[in-house]
Amino acid sequence: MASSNGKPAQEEGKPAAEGSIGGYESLHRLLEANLSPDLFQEASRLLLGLNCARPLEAISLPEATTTLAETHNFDVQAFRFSADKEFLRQPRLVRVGLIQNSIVVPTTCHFADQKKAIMDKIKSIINAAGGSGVNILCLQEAWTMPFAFCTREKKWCEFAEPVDGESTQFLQELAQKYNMVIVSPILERDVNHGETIWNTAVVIGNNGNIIGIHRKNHIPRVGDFNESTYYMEGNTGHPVFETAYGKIGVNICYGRHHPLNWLAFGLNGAEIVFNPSATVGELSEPMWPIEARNAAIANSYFVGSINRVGTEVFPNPFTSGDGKPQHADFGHFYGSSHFSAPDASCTPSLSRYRDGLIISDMDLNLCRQIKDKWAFRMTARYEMYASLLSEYLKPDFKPQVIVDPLINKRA
Ligand SMILES: NC(=O)NCCC(=O)O
Repeated sequence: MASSNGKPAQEEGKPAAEGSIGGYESLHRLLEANLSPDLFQEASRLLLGLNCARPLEAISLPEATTTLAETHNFDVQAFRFSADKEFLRQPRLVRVGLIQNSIVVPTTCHFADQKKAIMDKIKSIINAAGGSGVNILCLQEAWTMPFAFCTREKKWCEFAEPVDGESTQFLQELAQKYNMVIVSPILERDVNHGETIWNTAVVIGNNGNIIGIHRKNHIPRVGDFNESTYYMEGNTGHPVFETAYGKIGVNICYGRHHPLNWLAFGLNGAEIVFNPSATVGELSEPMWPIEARNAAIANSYFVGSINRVGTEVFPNPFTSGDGKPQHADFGHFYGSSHFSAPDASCTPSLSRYRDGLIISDMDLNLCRQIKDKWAFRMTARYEMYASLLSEYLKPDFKPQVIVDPLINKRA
């Protein structure tokens, strides 16, 4: 762990935390501690971009929030995305929060104890978000449980809950208490349709009501992500939820690799799209800072990216048909939750190994301002792609390839 004087743990004779970057919590903190202020500012400009021609502003939070963060050992960071002042519209300011967390007790414990321990921990972080005036909060994918889908064991289905089940009721109370919209990604059990299991985000309104749900559209079939053993591709399309604070969508984890999935939320008018995730370093870390940021740029909306943290070890070793020897964990979930904005700026990331709460103020006017500036939507030529896609879906589709008639001339 990096100490408050910015030195990595090893220099102080302490072991570096598992998942740290040479003892630092994040790349940003590593750079901050090791570059001169001028160089750090320049590196930040290149890595994070500028918002309204200025470096992204950090904002201060109530003392109670920082005290909660210290007491419960979670990282907390807060920033502001501004927009230009307009003559005819007032700013549309919203405070948004993302929570990343590790599981609390071993996966061998009683399921009820595992769930309760996570809920207890999450409550402290939600209290910090609520006490900081967060308007919309999103939790990580399948937040009530370990990400046990690597195992293919069906006993983990017991964690699935109906949309209006225990975790929703728990969050409804907090949503009402803090006048806050909460997006709650859970393993859903659809009791009205033969106990079907889905990977679902429940959107709870600031009055504690359930506004609606979205079910994960794209299910991974990569590495240890054996999720297709548990649930099918979602059947809810690309809903955008008009909340008291703005129009939001939820693109669950692996959906972030699908540009059309991002696009569809944009076409339905999303101003903020959340990407609650569970992914590990070896598989996806180089993609993590790119895909969400690109989606924010391409679709002129804000993106909140959330990844769980820590290493979750399961009772029985498993293999995943990829030739690796049997193992009992997924690898390290690298946290690194952050926000991306339509103007290509983004926040630094939360810790790579600790729980965290990242908060960002955003003026939603930026979405339209960037549409006016770059005109990506206006120039998109959707009709061209609609006709290609409808041709592609036909069994007799032939790819449009023009072969060089001289291709074999030199052979
Ligand atoms: N949870 C999930 O869909 N993970 C897949 C791996 C990835 O997309 O990085």
